[in-house]
Amino acid sequence: MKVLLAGGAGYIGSHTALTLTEAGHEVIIVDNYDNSCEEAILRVEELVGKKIKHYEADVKDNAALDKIFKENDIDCVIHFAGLKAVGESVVKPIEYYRNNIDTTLSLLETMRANDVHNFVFSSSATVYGAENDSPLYETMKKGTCTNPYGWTKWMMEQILTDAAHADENLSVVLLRYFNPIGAHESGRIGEDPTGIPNNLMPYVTQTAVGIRDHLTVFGDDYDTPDGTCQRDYIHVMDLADGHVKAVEYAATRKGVDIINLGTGTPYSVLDIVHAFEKANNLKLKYEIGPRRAGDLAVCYSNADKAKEVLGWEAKRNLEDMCRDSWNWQKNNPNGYKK
Ligand SMILES: NC(=O)c1ccc[n+]([C@@H]2O[C@H](COP(=O)([O-])OP(=O)(O)OC[C@H]3O[C@@H](n4cnc5c(N)ncnc54)[C@H](O)[C@@H]3O)[C@@H](O)[C@H]2O)c1
Ligand SMILES: O=c1ccn([C@@H]2O[C@H](COP(=O)(O)OP(=O)(O)O[C@H]3O[C@H](CO)[C@H](O)[C@H](O)[C@H]3O)[C@@H](O)[C@H]2O)c(=O)[nH]1
Repeated sequence: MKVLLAGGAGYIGSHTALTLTEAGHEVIIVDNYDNSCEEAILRVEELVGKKIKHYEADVKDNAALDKIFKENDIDCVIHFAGLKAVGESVVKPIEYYRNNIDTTLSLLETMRANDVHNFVFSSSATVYGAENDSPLYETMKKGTCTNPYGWTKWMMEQILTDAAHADENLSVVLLRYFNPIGAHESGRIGEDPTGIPNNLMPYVTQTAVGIRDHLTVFGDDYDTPDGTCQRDYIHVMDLADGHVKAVEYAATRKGVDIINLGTGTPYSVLDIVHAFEKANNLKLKYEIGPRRAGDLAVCYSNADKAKEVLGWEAKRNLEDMCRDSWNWQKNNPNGYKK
């Protein structure tokens, strides 16, 4: 299949571009490099030994999208193109709503105009809100989000659901990601956050490489076995494999389906710290600090549906995630920057 990756130069998109290409699909990328760079795509090309067609354009730009659709006989779209920093979304809600909602609408409009019917969407566990207890099932009612970023995911799920109800040809797969970490085992592509990382693993690896002095563990007084928050960390290469299955699944059906992509196993912040130290044979400087506003104590998936429907389950363990995250960071201390 020919798959358009909107936001395909980013962290999850670049790994998915690699995996889809290796699975025999043809990948086309559109990205405005707002939070990424062309170098990521060039490295994917180097890893797969093939050129990947890519366009620098804003996914909100219908005319630019239409040109891409006309030049390529696209079968399926994966929509990764979004702003994703939770804290920033509280400060810049208008930018978040504008970018995330408009990219979705532009893709839907251009798909309709070009008779493209398969849509795979990067959603998030954040839509379960605080009301639902883990393990989280796709059948649970969506909850209340604690920040504009989360609401954009919530609303985009609704928009895509309504669009699929109105158009009997449309197939929409909403993938709810849990916490992606890790990198391709080559260490050539990985997560390259701008500025101070918000997420745990990039902060851990930047501390280990000496860019940050120490990691602050946000609270150790939660109602969990060691007092620190638990999450469902998933290797980005497993997540990428899940997209290959989702693209193939989308083509076999119509309507909306929701699928969690997680491992179903919760690990605490201290589990991550200790697994990282053990996997990489190093010591990580960390301190216990206060809780971070908006954090849930526990968030993990029930991952059964992905196995039943997609025939997919995560294969890589926490040691693999810690080793590959560090392999990327130590080989690229400044990310993609020279
Ligand atoms: N990483 C996570 O923890 C996580 C968890 C749940 C969901 N998601 C979602 O998955 C998707 C991919 O996440 P990621 O971690 O790879 O993020 P990322 O920032 O690395 O990738 C997103 C890509 O989209 C591009 N982009 C943003 N707006 C654009 C626009 N208007 N036009 C063209 N390109 C645009 C960025 O330049 C970037 O390359 C996002 O939608 C994110 O919200 C991520
Ligand atoms: O410097 C840090 C960074 C994080 N943490 C802790 O590590 C855990 C994971 O935090 P992340 O920020 O990496 O991930 P979150 O689970 O908070 O959020 C992520 O997963 C969510 C879905 O569950 C959303 O998709 C969100 O966009 C995405 O960033 C949390 O307990 C957090 O408090 C620290 O202790 N110190």
